[in-house]
Amino acid sequence: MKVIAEGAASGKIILMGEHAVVYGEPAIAMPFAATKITATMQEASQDQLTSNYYSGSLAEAPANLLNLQNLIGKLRQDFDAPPVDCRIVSTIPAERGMGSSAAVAVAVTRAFFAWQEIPTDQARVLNYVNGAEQIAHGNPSGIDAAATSGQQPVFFQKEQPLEPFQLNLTGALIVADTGVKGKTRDTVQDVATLLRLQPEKTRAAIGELGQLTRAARIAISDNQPATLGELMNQAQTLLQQLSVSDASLDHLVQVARHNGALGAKLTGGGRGGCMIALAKDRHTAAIIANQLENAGAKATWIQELGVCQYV
Ligand SMILES: C[C@@](O)(CCO)CC(=O)[O-]
Repeated sequence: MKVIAEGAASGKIILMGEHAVVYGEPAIAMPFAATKITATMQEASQDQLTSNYYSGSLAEAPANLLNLQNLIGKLRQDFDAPPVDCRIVSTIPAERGMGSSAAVAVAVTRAFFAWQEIPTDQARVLNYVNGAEQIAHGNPSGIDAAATSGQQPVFFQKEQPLEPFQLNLTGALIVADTGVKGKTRDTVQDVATLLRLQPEKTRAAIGELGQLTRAARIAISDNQPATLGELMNQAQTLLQQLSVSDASLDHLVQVARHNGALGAKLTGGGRGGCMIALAKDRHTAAIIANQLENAGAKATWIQELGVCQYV
């Protein structure tokens, strides 16, 4: 066992397919290197957690940290490890659809395995992270865990082998934070309710989102950014129908489109959180990001496609 060890993870962006992915449709996601979380782990007399939001005994942590309480408890139990002092530093905004709950679980699991000197791979990490995600989100598809524990973009379908692929597309993504907290657990639940109340219409929208994601995969491999942008716009209309967009997202989506984006949509759980826009190049992305900030975005990030660097 090492004295102290570190584990890290990136945030994530869902390019296409959020919500539909919960119902077996495909989605495209990628680790988002501009945001990062680091966890360190060492032995302590009792389980301790230090993070942006809470410092103290893990046993007394607030309910929104139940996922971590459970994860650390399970790791310790499975590997017969002593109590831990776990410290987390994050630049991933929480509750913004950027996968912060999955990324923290990935970083903590990696730190634990490094501390215990246990060889590991993505499948082993995912085994623990998916459990923590179930506590955080209720009925997750597993896409956040897959994207934040991987090294490259992934074409994800529930209960199917992960399909990593290259995003060799000319262009740049802008991510903009509405500043409004998005509760993925609530939006996922609300789509389930909509499916119960309006089954035909909702099932059709979910199926169409799946078709758009399949078309997006082709647009990416054919390096057709304008087509991808149009598919993103169509996805946003369907996500609005599913009631997971809101005024803050719709506003930023419009601003991005009016300032030259090829397409724009919400990303992640929605109803607050972040939007993404596709620009033809980094220069245009910088102009759009500037306009988004003028229009009220709390933060913006730019990620060039095809040259992604991951944790
Ligand atoms: C909204 C959702 O599709 C993505 C959340 O990042 C939920 C999930 O897939 O678990």
